[in-house]
Amino acid sequence: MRKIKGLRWYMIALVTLGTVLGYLTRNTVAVAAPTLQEQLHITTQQYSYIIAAYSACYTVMQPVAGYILDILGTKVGYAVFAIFWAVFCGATALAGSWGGLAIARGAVGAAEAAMIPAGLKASSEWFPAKERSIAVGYFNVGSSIGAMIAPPLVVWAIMIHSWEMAFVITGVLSFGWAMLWLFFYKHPKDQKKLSDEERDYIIGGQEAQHQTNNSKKLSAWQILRNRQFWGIALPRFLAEPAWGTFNAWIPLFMFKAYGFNLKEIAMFAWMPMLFADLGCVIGGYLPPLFQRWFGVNLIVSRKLVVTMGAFLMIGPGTIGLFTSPYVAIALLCVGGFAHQALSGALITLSSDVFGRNEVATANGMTGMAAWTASTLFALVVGALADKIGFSPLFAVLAVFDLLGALVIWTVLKNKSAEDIVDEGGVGHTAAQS
Ligand SMILES: O=C[C@H](O)[C@@H](O)[C@@H](O)[C@H](O)C(=O)O
Repeated sequence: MRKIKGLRWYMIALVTLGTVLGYLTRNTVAVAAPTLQEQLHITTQQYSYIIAAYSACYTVMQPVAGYILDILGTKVGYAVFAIFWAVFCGATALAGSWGGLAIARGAVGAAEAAMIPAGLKASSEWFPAKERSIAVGYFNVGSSIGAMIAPPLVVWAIMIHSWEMAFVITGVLSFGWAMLWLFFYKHPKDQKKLSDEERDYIIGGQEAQHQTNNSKKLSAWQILRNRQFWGIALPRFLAEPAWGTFNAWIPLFMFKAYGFNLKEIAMFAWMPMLFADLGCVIGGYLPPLFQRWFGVNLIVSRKLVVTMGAFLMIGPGTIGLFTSPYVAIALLCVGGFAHQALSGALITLSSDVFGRNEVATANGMTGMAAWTASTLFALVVGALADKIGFSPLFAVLAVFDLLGALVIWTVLKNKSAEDIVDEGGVGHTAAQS
């Protein structure tokens, strides 16, 4: 059979497309919000319940989705969740009240909880350890691309037909992607179009915990009691509020702090997301560079990216020192870049530390920690922004990331989780790769 050169990059492109569609369906409701409020007579508080339903279900379902992915495998597991989110997204068109919308969006959030754990599991299957962060950067960039595609696509659907059509279209696109995934995605050991040399390069470059003959599987309880889990979960808990703040509050910040009108918001508010895209991709290439430049091992190279991102987050933390809105936008662009660079490294670490049999579960558990913090911080912003302004809140985000960097250097050891469980016994020390 004809082999396809560089097949692993086509695989990560397919994963990236899944993240694009996941964020496209996630952001559909935000773009349709003004129409939904008007046509379904929804108050802003009721709208916040719809958003909270998504966020709560997405948060609690990440470890469950990760566990199911580890049991069913990446191909079938991700397809099942994507089909569910496609169907629930399309079914949102049937909602006639804020309650119906909240139920539908909660169901979408529960299904989309598989998105990041599945992306990481696919990256750990298809890439050698030294390219893993690059793969994560590419699939994670789908989050910002999907968020950027949503406004034009959803507005177009509403204008040519109805808000219901926007949910049907994004649901059908997601279903189509799920079919592509089922048809094209296979583990490298099963992919006949993969050349032997590329298969050897991929699998030969992976740690023992990712080898297909590795039967070890850490239980959720062993993961929870493992210091390696907390060395990733705590920095993610501290970092994720920045992502939630950048995604949900920048337009309102520009309006309240600088009096930006809709046109000015449309002209500038997307820029931090573009730099977030750059942070995903460039951030993914930094660990291999740091390993080459500084001679550090795999896990230390990720820690350096997290530290770099934390110090860059001081940028938006100083917004209160300036009066110009354009300086504020520039600093938020630095923040978007910084966050996604450090977040990509934190997501990748789950796969550096945990093995093929529990990587999605562990990542889902760190994601639940991340989104718990993001949801709580959103409530803090809502309660304080009008009283103290946004600048102190941006400063807090910078402090959180610096604390996260301190945690990652003091808690996370340069070992696989199995080595920690074995008390330094059998198992592959990730730092050697
Ligand atoms: O921190 C932000 C992440 O990198 C973001 O891109 C997503 O992974 C996010 O966590 C999510 O679960 O949708």
